[in-house]
Amino acid sequence: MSTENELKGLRENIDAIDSQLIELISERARCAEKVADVKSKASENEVALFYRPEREAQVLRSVMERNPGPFSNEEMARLFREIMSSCLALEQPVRVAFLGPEGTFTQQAALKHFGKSAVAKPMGAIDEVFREVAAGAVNYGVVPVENSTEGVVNHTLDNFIESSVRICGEVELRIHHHLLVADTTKIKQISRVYSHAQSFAQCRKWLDANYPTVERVAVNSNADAAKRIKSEWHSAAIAGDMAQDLYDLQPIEEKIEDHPDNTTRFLIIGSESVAPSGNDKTSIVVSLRNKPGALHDLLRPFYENGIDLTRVETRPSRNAKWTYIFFVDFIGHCEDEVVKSVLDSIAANSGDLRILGSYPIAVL
Ligand SMILES: O=C(O)C(=O)C[C@]1(C(=O)O)C=C[C@@H](O)C=C1
Repeated sequence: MSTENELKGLRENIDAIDSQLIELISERARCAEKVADVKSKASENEVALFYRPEREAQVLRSVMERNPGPFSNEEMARLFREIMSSCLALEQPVRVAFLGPEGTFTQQAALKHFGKSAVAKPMGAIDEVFREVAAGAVNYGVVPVENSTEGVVNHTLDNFIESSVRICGEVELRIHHHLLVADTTKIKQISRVYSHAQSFAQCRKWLDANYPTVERVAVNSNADAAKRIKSEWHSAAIAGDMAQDLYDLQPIEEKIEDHPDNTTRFLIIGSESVAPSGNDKTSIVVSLRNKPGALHDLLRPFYENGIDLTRVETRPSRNAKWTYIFFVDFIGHCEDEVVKSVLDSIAANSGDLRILGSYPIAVL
């Protein structure tokens, strides 16, 4: 068979499969519309909850389990992520505030978690994302909480101390930094590099080895860095793919982060609690009475009940000098019997305990 004929036959196959896909995707969308009707009727006078993080996590997990290839599990789940995002938009478009400006890694995390049909709103600071969610101006917020190279984002933890918003989900993003220039940059005369302080820290060794003498100027975000170099012929920026595309920049060198597995974890914050998905994490915040063995007493029930701790962070309490607040993440949902009994025993021993939320462990 000639190449021409072989291609023609294969393309006819693709056209026929696409027709079936269109029909099936439309049928799925009609089903989501019916789900929305059921939710609206059931909620009566309360606000109906259209976005269901636990169900989305279950759908994505089961897509990955059933995936026969040749797509990777992640690729297949990304496709379904977008289908669900479109279905949710039919029910009710979800509004999401993120730590902006446009082009930040937090925006990338919001897109990864909610898909492209979410309406995303950039905010100037982490506090503003919390305020926007608390005021009900958006349904959800996305904030960074920890980086595998640089550690915790204190600003985010401190906001939880004062705000009553809840954690509804988490998303992890591999962070790749590039050294970027504009069309007008004179590459041999670069004397200044702009970036966010965290990104400088994540690329420190590479910069020391390759650009030891250039001035490093820390700005509010990588996207801000990318924007600035458009008007400075002697400056470069360290930023990611989104900022590169948004400001039409070119990389001199890609993936310059010192640790190739450089990853940031982001939290999804909202106002509602999330039902169990079958593979969940819980975050709590506890203030401890200042007495010997207090931290040991806090952690012992987890050990005794075989519950995995995934993170313990300390922040100084603003109420009293030399007293501390502990942020603890662990595997399990607050509706699990074993988790309930651990939380009861912590509450009996500690000054103050607040459950920040139980939510599905990041699928993608
Ligand atoms: O199952 C639901 O509750 C739906 O609304 C359907 C659906 C989906 O497309 O699968 C859409 C949005 C929700 O966040 C979860 C799942």
